[in-house]
Amino acid sequence: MSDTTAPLRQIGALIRSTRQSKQLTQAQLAERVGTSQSAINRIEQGGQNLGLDLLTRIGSALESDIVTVGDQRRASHIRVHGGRQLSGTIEVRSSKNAAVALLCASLLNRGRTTLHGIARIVEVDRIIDVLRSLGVQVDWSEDGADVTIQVPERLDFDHLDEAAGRRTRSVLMFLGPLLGQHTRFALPYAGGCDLGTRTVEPHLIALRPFGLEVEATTGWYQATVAEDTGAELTVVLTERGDTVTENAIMAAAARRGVTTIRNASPNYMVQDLCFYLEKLGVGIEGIGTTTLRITGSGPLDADVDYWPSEDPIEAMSLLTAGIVTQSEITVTRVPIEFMEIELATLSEMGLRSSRSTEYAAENGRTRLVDVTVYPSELRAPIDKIHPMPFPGLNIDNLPFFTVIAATATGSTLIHDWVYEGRSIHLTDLTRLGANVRLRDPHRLDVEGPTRWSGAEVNCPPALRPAVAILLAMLAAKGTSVLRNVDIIARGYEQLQERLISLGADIETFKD
Ligand SMILES: CC(=O)N[C@H]1[C@@H](OP(=O)(O)OP(=O)(O)OC[C@H]2O[C@@H](n3ccc(=O)[nH]c3=O)[C@H](O)[C@@H]2O)O[C@H](CO)[C@@H](O)[C@@H]1O
Ligand SMILES: C=C(OP(=O)(O)O)C(=O)O
Repeated sequence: MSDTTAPLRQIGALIRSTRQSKQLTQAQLAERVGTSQSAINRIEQGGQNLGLDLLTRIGSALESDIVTVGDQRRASHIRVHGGRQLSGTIEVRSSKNAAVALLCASLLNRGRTTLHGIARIVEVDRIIDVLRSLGVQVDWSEDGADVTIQVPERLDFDHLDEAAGRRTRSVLMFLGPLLGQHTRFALPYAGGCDLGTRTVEPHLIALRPFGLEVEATTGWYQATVAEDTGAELTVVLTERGDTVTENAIMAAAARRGVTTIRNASPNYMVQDLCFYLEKLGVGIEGIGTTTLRITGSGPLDADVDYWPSEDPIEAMSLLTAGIVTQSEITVTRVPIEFMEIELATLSEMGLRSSRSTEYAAENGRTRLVDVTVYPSELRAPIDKIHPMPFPGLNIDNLPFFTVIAATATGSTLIHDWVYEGRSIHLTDLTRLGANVRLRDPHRLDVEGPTRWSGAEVNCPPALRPAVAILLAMLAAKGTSVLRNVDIIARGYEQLQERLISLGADIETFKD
């Protein structure tokens, strides 16, 4: 009989010798890959099965062709054999949007910040790359779940990682924490998903009362900051945006004195940021409301541990996987405060579901439940589905409602008044058999039910529509291919692998 473990041992030996030639310890490689030292040890011994995803991560961590599978410059694709029911239980991970806000907020702290249970996603890596390039020490724990941040006396703006900064919109959230500490600095124009124009103006309006002036020249925001008088401030936001609220909160936390922020977003990531700042000693009244009163006491210096809470958008994505495949699955650790309207809307559409009693998230503040969905006959809602700033149906959950509406009987109007260019990506669902028509850039008419059928689709350059299409493929009979799926890793940790654990038949491949 042939020894099936021999190739694993050979690959393990190759990884070990390449790692040693790069003078990396197992723990250092584990940190780069986002796994534990013991896992690297097992891999090097040939004692662990290696998926394409893990091998590719090891290859790029070692910058080595030896363990590169295919050409790294080639994009990844997903093949889905759909039309099968899922089953089992799946846990929601912590949120991308809190992670990026907290990483930016850690710039406020002279002490040590440890963020526990942070999602290993590309968006987090990009912000960490920018932080490290500024001289911030950022270390992952051995198991890849926690990250510790220590900010130096002075940040090194000369070596700012421009490429990483340009790939994420969240770099804008450096403005708030930096303006209390620096009188002059430059940040690259923010990037991100292709969702149409997203203005930075509300951020500049919100931060002007704190003394910030920004000139946008040749791809950079050149910031100058006037001295803070310490007087009581009231800031009125022109939009109830999440990151603009976070920027204003961080600017307020960095100053001495009281700041009132009106028209603040009370959304989940904003609450996580406030809970972290409270641990740093910032006084915040009104968390969860649209008026915040923040009492800063000057430089913040404390060693703190914080656990960001679970991601309501991931919760909605996972529930959608169960709903569109007519499955019974349980999604655990759902942050219920941020999913109540979604679940009420689904219930009106005929979804059968049950939930556990509430329990507290690790941050001690956010309320969680386990939600089980059962196969249901869905009908279109009577009214249109439209998002609102929290408390309302979450803007990022709209793409999932589009897929669900396509499985329901009847006509649904989906109104995305928020983004100029997100709805258009959902018309790709027609390739899988859905009847989805764009009335105008903001409104989609969806006519269900859909007899989903497999097809090949190019992944849209937008995170949530990409995942919505992947979930529709789970429902589509036959084989589907989603091409160029790298964007999914921007916001979801090992989504494909986790869907496989529910029984989905998915494989990742390169050309
Ligand atoms: C890192 C992070 O946390 N990202 C979230 C954050 O992005 P972020 O806070 O960056 O969202 P934006 O500021 O870009 O707002 C999104 C869009 O909504 C419009 N707008 C927003 C609020 C408002 O009261 N009126 C209004 O018109 C904006 O002009 C923009 O076109 O909030 C978005 C809206 O919830 C979410 O999709 C993003 O996932
Ligand atoms: C739009 C999103 O995020 P970002 O603000 O990071 O682009 C999203 O998470 O869907």
